[in-house]
Amino acid sequence: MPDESLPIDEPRGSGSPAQGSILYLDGVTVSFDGFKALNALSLVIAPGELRTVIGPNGAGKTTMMDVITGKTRPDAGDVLFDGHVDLTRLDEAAIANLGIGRKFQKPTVFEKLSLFDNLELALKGPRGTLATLFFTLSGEAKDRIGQVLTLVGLTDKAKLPAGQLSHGEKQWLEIGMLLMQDQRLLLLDEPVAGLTDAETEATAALILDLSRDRSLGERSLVVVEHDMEFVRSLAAKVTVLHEGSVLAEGSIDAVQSNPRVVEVYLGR
Ligand SMILES: Nc1ncnc2c1ncn2[C@@H]1O[C@H](COP(=O)(O)OP(=O)(O)OP(=O)(O)O)[C@@H](O)[C@H]1O
Repeated sequence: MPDESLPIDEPRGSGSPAQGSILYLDGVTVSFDGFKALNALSLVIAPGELRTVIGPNGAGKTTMMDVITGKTRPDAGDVLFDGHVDLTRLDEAAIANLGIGRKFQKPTVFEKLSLFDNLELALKGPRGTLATLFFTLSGEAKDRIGQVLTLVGLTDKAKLPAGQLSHGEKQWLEIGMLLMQDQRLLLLDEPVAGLTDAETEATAALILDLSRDRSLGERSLVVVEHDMEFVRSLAAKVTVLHEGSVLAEGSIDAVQSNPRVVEVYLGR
């Protein structure tokens, strides 16, 4: 149980190990009926960093995302955003409002609405579909939608119903929906599962663009993925999870040649 006597976002002192991080997990444990899905997991993401997370089935990747986004409360450990905001005391809506966005594996776009309207809905969120569609968009909002369409490479399809997009394009639209909300940390769960090779390559290019682009503000990305070629193409630091904790961390070459990683994951 969290210690209720501590305020949620008390600035931690200059000696805090979380200082200067956008996401800080330390000793995070989650048990389901005695089974530890996360076991003293520690992970630090720097502002603006792109990080890939791999691990065999059951390693705890989804549970880690669930803890960060407030879907699951850890039994123990620290989960801090921006070096000081205690995420274990906030609900999912409050965490989303802080600027932490999550994209699940399966795209959930509104198939009958145009791409433009999907992005507008993402901007307005709680207003509700009908109210949003009859609401006059400010020039600023239109600019934002235009910027996001450009970033995700879907400008030409802005007026098409989202249902006409390929699976990959739907994934990009959904990433665009996250970008509408000034998210500072994006969590992407298996963004290339089920995509063609060409779509996978384009998704890698998009993620690299998102990581470098500062036009909508600095953002950090955590990408969970099984596809090793895709992970390699992102050329980011890789964290390998196994049995709920970090087994190895480093470049893709370093982790792929780590005997422990080969044993539990890559050698299978
Ligand atoms: N709600 C739950 N109740 C019981 N056990 C759970 C629950 N959620 C996850 N687990 C167990 O915790 C472990 C970690 O699961 P998790 O889904 O986080 O792994 P993962 O790395 O995302 O795996 P995958 O690559 O298959 O998605 C698994 O053994 C899973 O069965």
